[in-house]
Amino acid sequence: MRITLVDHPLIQHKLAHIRDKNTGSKDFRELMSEVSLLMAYEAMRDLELEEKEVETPVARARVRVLSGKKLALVAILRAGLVMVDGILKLVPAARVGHIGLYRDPETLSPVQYYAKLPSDIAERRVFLLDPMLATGGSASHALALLKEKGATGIKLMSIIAAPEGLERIARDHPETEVVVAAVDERLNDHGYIVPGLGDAGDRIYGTK
Ligand SMILES: O=P(O)(O)OC[C@H]1O[C@H](OP(=O)(O)OP(=O)(O)O)[C@H](O)[C@@H]1O
Ligand SMILES: O=c1cc[nH]c(=O)[nH]1
Ligand SMILES: [Mg+2]
Repeated sequence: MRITLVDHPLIQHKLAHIRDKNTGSKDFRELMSEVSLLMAYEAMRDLELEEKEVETPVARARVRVLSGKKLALVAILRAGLVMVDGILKLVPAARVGHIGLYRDPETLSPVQYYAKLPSDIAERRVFLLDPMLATGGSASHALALLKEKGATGIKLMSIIAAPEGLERIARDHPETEVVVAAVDERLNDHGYIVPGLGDAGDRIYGTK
């Protein structure tokens, strides 16, 4: 499994504020959105281009524009939603799908309560968005669902990953490329990433 660590200084700086428990929901949301945009810049480095010509005010110019497969962003609810708007600033024509999952607090297994995907998901390049990759159960479930619908070449974008989550994805979906901004130390007894940032959904929406 290919792992891309996007550890640009701007991302590390923003991540420092995101991790800080004194950062409130408004700043937390904005910073998560900005980090997602910066990560997407790297995650989309291999998008295909094709040549065409345009007229500048001075002369004809050979230019390159995006070609190939159309894109889909698929957010794992709730926390993945915070990544969508920032990335849409880069690729406004991408379609957006949603998969609703929550972790059962006892078993830590994902429970699905919703799924709505673009009907042509199999023809699109898919970026699966969830800021936290902890046990990897949620992302693995979502990847299985996307593959069942015919999606291939899926990239998983997670802001913070635990080694346990990366191992789970490597085992269940070894063909997946994972793009992360940080790999933390471990999970605690409640399945939270250490040091992590706490519960992403609760910090985004102020629901603790
Ligand atoms: O890798 P895992 O062990 O599956 O954990 C990661 C999941 O946990 C969080 O969701 P949560 O269950 O808190 O739902 P929420 O986003 O609605 O709060 C997070 O947003 C991931 O989806
Ligand atoms: O640390 C964690 C683990 C799972 N989900 C979160 O939001 N945070
Ligand atoms: Mg949560």
